[in-house]
Amino acid sequence: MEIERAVRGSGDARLRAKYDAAVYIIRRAYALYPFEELAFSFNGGKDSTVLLHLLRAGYYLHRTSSGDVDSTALQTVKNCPMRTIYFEDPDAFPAIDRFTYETASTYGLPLETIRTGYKSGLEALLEEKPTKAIFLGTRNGDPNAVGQQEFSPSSPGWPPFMRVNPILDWSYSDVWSFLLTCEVQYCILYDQGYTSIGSVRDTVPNELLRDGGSGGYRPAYTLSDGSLERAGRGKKQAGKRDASVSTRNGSGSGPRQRSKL
Ligand SMILES: Cc1cc2nc3c(=O)[nH]c(=O)nc-3n(C[C@H](O)[C@H](O)[C@H](O)COP(=O)(O)O)c2cc1C
Ligand SMILES: Nc1ncnc2c1ncn2[C@@H]1O[C@H](COP(=O)(O)OP(=O)(O)OP(=O)(O)O)[C@@H](O)[C@H]1O
Repeated sequence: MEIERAVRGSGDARLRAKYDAAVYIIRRAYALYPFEELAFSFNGGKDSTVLLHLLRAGYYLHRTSSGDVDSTALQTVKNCPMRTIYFEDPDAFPAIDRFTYETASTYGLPLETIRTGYKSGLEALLEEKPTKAIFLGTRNGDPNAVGQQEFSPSSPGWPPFMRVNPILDWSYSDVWSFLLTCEVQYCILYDQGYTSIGSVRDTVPNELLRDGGSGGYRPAYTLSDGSLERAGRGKKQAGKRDASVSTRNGSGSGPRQRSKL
C-alpha cells in the first residue's frame, strides 16, 4: 500500500510516530464500529486530505490483517469505500469544490453533498442512516478543537455520534511532511499562498508568503511558523443554506502534487 510504504520508507522518525498513532486510532474505530456506520467528513482541505490517506492506509491494514481479502477485492480495500460527507458552501472556492469531487471520484468515495447547516445536515444524515462515528481532520489550534480529544462525543444539543479526530495532535509541518512524503495530490490553492481555507468570503492568501520579486505567493508548505497558518482567514460570516442532501461523483481539474522538499 503506497501510503504505508512511503511513510515507512521515509527517514522521518517523527512522521512515522505521528502516522502510527493516527492509524492506531483509525483501526480502533474500525474495530469498535460497524464499517457501514462510520462516515468521513471531507472538505478538500489539507487536513482532511491527510485524513483521507490515513483512512485508506488504516482500512488496508485492517482488512488485510484479518485475512478476508482476495486479490480481486484489493483495489476496493486500497480505496476505503467509506460514506463521505461534504458540506458544500455556495461560497466555497471553485478549486476546493473541484478537488473534493475529483478526489472522491479517484478513490471511489461514496460522496454525499449536504447543502445546509452543519447541525441540521447531520440530523438529516443520522435520520437517513445510522451513523455511530464521524472522522474529522480537526487539529489542536483549530478554533473547533477546544476541549476535544481523539474520541469526543458530539456536543450537547447536537445529534449523537462520536467525533473521531486521528490527527488532533499533528502540527502544520506534520501535515505538509505527510502530504509531500506520500506525494499525494492536494488542492491547488495551497500552491498559491493559501495556508488554511474557508470560503471566498473570508479567506485570502497568507501575506507571510508574499513573494516580493514576483508579486505572487509562495506555496503553503514553505510557511515556517505553523502558528500563523490561519493568518489569511478573516472573520467567518454566517450563511449556510438549508436542507438538501444529494450524491454526486466528481470530475474536473486542479489538484496539485509535489515531490519531497
Ligand atoms: C462532521 C461534523 C461534526 C460536527 N460536530 C460538532 C459538534 O459536535 N459540536 C459543535 O459545536 N460543532 C460541531 N461541528 C461544527 C464544527 O465544529 C465547525 O463549526 C465547522 O466545522 C465549521 O468550521 P470552520 O468555521 O472552521 O469552517 C461539526 C462539524 C462537522 C463537519
Ligand atoms: N464543509 C465541510 N464539509 C465536510 N467536512 C468539513 C467541512 N468543514 C470542515 N470539515 C471537517 O472539519 C475538519 C477541520 O476543518 P479545517 O477547516 O480546520 O481543516 P481543513 O479544511 O481540512 O484544512 P484547512 O485548515 O487548510 O482549511 C476537516 O478536516 C473536515 O474533516
